[in-house]
Amino acid sequence: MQDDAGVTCTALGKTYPGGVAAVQSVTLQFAAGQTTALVGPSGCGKSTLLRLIAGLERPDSGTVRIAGLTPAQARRQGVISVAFQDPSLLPWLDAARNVALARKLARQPPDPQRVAQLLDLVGLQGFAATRPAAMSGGMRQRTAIARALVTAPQLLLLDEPFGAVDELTRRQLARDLPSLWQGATTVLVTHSVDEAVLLAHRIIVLSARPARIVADIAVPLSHPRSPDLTETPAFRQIAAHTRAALALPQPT
Ligand SMILES: Nc1ncnc2c1ncn2[C@@H]1O[C@H](COP(=O)(O)OP(=O)(O)OP(=O)(O)O)[C@@H](O)[C@H]1O
Repeated sequence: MQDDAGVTCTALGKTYPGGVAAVQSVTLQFAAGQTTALVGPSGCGKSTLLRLIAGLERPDSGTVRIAGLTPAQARRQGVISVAFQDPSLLPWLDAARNVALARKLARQPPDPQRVAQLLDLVGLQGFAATRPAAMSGGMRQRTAIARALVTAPQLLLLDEPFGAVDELTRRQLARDLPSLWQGATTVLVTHSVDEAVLLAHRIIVLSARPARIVADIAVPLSHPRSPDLTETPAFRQIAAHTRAALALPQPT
């Protein structure tokens, strides 16, 4: 496979049985190594677009290519990692084993140090031996983020990975995690405009269902980005541009 794990979606369309058109004519390229945030109104088709890229959903029309491979081929080669809203951890394995299993499935050698480092980074130090049933929703999500990163994937698909995580931890994750996924092509679905500006190189604003692209906004702020950046004029200008494209009210 090529080194460059950029993603190309061409004329992508998906209508669910029952006639719900979720994605329509989306043509979009995600540059290798960049983080792109997908934002849009609730229910507009963001998760569907991500699932099409992951190969978890079949398009009715159009194609997805990941470094020239179909999503199914890319998955078989262990190129893709996902962390979705519903973390789907194995209930009989503790946090460390859930994370470690991802390496095994990707046919990578065990790396207990990396597992421990990631659990620390997502704020789960001391919970390596805890099973999902004894975790909060936020802890389960953070385990899933560690699991997604442990294989150092070339393509990282994150669907509201911080949705159930408390505000303080969210800010800490937003500060610490990008250095870990640096180099990966990352597509992040989020409802938070500030999170999109803080984490992404580029923000794609989608329309109400069926999702179409209404704005493509570059975020030319240098990395690493500290959460304090949210107070700067440059940050506020990009956030305001994104809110305007979403037809959201501006903060007073
Ligand atoms: N498996 C499915 N079968 C039928 N309809 C579905 C299915 N999955 C999603 N939909 C519908 O497709 C539309 C888009 O859903 P999707 O989850 O992609 O939106 P979203 O933008 O991610 O939503 P949210 O922001 O609320 O998470 C919605 O109307 C949803 O009800």
